Amino acid sequence: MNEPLLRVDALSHRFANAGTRWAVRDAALSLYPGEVVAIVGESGSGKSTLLNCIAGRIAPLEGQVLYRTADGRKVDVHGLPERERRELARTEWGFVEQHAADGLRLNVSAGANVSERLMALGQRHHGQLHASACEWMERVELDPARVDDSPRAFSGGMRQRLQIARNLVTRPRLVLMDEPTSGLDVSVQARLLDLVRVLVARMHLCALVVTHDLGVARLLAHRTLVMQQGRIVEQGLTDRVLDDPQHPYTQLLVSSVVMP
Ligand SMILES: Nc1ncnc2c1ncn2[C@@H]1O[C@H](COP(=O)(O)OP(=O)(O)OP(=O)(O)O)[C@@H](O)[C@H]1O
Repeated sequence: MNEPLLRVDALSHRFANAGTRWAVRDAALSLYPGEVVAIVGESGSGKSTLLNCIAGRIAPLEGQVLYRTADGRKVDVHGLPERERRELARTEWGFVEQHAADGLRLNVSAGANVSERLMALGQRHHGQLHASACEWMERVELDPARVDDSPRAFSGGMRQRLQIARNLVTRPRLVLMDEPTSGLDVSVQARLLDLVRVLVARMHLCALVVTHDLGVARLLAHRTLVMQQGRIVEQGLTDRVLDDPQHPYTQLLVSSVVMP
């Protein structure tokens, strides 16, 4: 098998104000190129903490996050100087926030939100930046005629599409998503999920998706990890985990969802 793009080893984190309770305990996982992996579990099981540790936003108390860069180096994400970690986040990674407002700049136009990351990579040609922004708006099914509008004038679903365009325009190698569709109407969710599924497959992206919705895991993820009280209690191919769960907690999680 080819080498993983990302490897997490024995990662644990406990918040300073949380006493002896571990938010994440001894997590281990690997992500391979082109693979979509879901992290599922009930509220408070540690999904977002694990994702934020992987993204370099929270320094774990124990363990390592190893990433293979585009130029073939294996880096320890938390051992990198802050400047290099930010550079990775801007160039090789994307992060789709649960609330689009956290991942967008609401005071600049939709087009500027998309082209900003290209500018960070050194692109300066105004015409090309504008053309890329319009092309990406079309790809996420937003009307490019609204390229100069503020994201404030967009609906929740439209903002989330814009956030996705902003993240994918630089063709990242790894995309981290925290509950990308929660909080939206069911019909908006379904369309957005379909869009994400198509884009991820076309671009051969590697993605890690946190969700409490097993339907999202079913639709998007090749593999699924199940978290309970900070620990990964089960992992495997998504269909296997959801159709033939082995761990009692996964069995409970699956049986408490009314499958369509
Ligand atoms: N900033 C914080 N300070 C203290 N405790 C925290 C903090 N953030 C999270 N926690 C705790 O860490 C544990 C894991 O929380 P986390 O947000 O990672 O879970 P989650 O599975 O993502 O939940 P949700 O689906 O509700 O977002 C919980 O017990 C939570 O209360």
